[in-house]
Amino acid sequence: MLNTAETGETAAKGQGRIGVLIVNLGTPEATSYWPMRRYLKEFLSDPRVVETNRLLWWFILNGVILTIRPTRSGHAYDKIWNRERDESPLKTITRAQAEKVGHELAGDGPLLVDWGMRYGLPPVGERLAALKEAGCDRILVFPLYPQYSAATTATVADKVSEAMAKLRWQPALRFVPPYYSEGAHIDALAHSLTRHLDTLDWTPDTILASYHGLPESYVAAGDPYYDHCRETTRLLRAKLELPEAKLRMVFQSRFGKTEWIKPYAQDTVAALPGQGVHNLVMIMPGFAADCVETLEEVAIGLAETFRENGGENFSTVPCLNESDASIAMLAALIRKELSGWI
Ligand SMILES: C=CC1=C(C)c2cc3[nH]c(cc4nc(cc5[nH]c(cc1n2)c(C)c5CCC(=O)O)C(CCC(=O)O)=C4C)c(C)c3C=C
Ligand SMILES: [Fe+2]
Ligand SMILES: [Fe+2]
Repeated sequence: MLNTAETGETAAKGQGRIGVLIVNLGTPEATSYWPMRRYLKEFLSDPRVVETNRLLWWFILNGVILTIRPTRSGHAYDKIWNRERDESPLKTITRAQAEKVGHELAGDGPLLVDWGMRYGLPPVGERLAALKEAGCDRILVFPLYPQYSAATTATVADKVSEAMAKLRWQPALRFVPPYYSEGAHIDALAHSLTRHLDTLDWTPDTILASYHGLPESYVAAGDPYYDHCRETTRLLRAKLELPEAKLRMVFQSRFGKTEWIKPYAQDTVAALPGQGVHNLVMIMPGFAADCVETLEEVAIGLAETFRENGGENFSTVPCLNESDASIAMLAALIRKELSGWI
C-alpha cells in the first residue's frame, strides 16, 4: 500500500511478518529434450558450477553437452519421475518439507514458510518477492545443503542478491549456515540409518556414506566442501560407534573429465565384492532430499554395478526428506537462526 498524505496510510501497513525461504538445487519441468535442456543450460551456465574459461565453456556447453546430455539425463529422470504429480521427486519432497516445517513453526510467531529452487521453478527471486509482498520484512533463507560448497550454497546467496537488487523496499536478510555438524543433523542421520538397518533381513559388511562430488580444483581453491563431508562422516561414525572400515566416505555424480574428489563411489562399489564385501548399504548424507542422484544413480545404478561385480545384497537409506526427524531438525535450525527475530 502506498504512503499517501490523503489517506494517512503508511507503506509499512501489513508488514512485520517473518519469511523463511527453503531453497534446494532445482530440477527440470519434464524429462523430454527441451525442458531438460533448459534446466541443464541454466544450471551449467552458472560460473560457480563450472569454473572453466567462459568462452571455452560456452562452446563446449552449447556445442556438445546440451546436444547429448538432455536426452541422457532425461532417461535417468524418467526412471524416478513422480508420475502422480508429474514432477521430479526433489520438487515433491522440497514442497512437503516446507509445508511440514510451516506447520511445525505455526505457533512460533508471524512466520511464513515458502520454498524455491535455485535453478528452474519456482524461482528464488519470485518467492522472495512473494514473501515481501505478503508482509515479510525479515527473511531467513535456508539453502538446503548440509555441507557448504561454492557450487551450491554460495549460488543461493548469489541468486538472492540478484533478486534483492530488483526490490525497492528490501527485507532484512539472514542465511542458515551449513548444518553438517549440528547434533540434530547427525542424530537424524544416525536414526534413519539404524531404522533402515532394522528393516533389512541381512547385515551389511560395510556402509558407504556417499556425497555428491566436486572438482578437486575447487577444494584446492579453498572450498570447504570436502572437509565438511569428512566431518559429517566422522561424526556419524562416532555416533554409531562404528570403526572406520565399516562406514566409509565416497563421492558420486562425477561430471566432466577433470579429477574430482575421491574415492569415487563407482570405483569403490565395483571393487568391494572383490574385497569380500557382499552386503552393502549406502547412505547419502549430503542430500537433504532424494533426487535423481540418489534414486537413479545410486539406488538403481550403483545397485547394478554392485551386483554385476559379484555383490549380493544392496540397499540405500532414504534421504532425511520429510521424515519427522528431518522436520524437527529443520525447525530447530530455523528457530536457532531466528533468535532475536522471534
Ligand atoms: C548436494 C550437493 C551438490 C553439489 C556439491 C553439486 C555439485 C555439482 N553438480 C554438478 C552437475 C550436476 N548435478 C546434477 C544434479 C544434482 N546435483 C545436486 C547436488 C549437488 N551438486 C542435486 C541435488 C541434483 C539433483 C537434481 C534433481 O533434479 O534431482 C545434474 C543434473 C542431473 C544430471 O544431468 O546428471 C548435473 C549436470 C556439477 C558440475 C557440480 C560441481 C561443480
Ligand atoms: Fe550436482
Ligand atoms: Fe548425475
